[in-house]
Amino acid sequence: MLEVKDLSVIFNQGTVNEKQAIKHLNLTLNDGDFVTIIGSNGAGKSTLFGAISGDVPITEGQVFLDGADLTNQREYVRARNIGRLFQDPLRGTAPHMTIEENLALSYSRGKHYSLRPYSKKDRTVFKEALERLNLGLEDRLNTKVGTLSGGQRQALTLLMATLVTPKLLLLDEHTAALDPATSDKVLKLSQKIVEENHLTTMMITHNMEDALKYGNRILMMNNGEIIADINAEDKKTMKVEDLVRKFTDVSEANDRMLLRG
Ligand SMILES: Nc1ncnc2c1ncn2[C@@H]1O[C@H](COP(=O)(O)OP(=O)(O)OP(=O)(O)O)[C@@H](O)[C@H]1O
Repeated sequence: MLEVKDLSVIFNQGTVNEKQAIKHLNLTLNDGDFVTIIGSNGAGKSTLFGAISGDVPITEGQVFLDGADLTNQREYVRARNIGRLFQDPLRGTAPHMTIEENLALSYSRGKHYSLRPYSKKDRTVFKEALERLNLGLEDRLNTKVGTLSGGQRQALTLLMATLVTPKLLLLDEHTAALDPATSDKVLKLSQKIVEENHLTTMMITHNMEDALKYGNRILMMNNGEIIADINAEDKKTMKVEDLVRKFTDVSEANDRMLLRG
């Protein structure tokens, strides 16, 4: 279970560029929750992910994962339990290393600090995991990751983030840079992996249809705050228009702010 308590993030505090990106935010996620997060540009969505995963310093408040206080933990320590994907398929994999070497790196996460030699048994695990992606990558273990397409690479990054089951999976617009068909494929794959592993997941998206289609809960953010928390029941009957209307009702923003692609 993730608990965010009274979280504030202020960038450039005490300077003319001071910006409070997160304002006294409280959030509890139950185990297995798959939450989609929507909100206009600059609402604080990525900053929230940064504060949870440790690459953005927390100004005030606390973050707990399964009861453990992460607030002062370094990013690499939190990474043992938190998987994170970004919009840019180039992030999250080592392009000059092979598919197999990349998988071995993530497989050793939480077990050892350095790259350990991988065994025949490990290779079988990698192959089986790749087969489940259904992209034919299981026959390309020795291919350099840098030569893969954006979609193949995001699928591989997803696999790497979940090969050792994380306590929390953070997806930050992870399909926004892909063409619509590939995005759809990677999203469906994400859902499959989340469901099979019962992963607690947060997914930022600017696509309202995807926000409604995936997950069991929607968080709406604006100006550093959660302005709406929509449960599974209400979500079921909602359409894109309802979501946009709700956003304009509870924020001072207009619908165009929400719907940037
Ligand atoms: N490292 C930083 N230094 C200063 N200000 C920052 C930094 N990172 C983010 N901000 C500011 O904090 C606010 C929240 O940014 P954030 O990236 O979290 O928004 P977002 O909701 O993810 O937006 P988008 O949908 O555009 O990705 C913005 O005003 C942004 O300019």
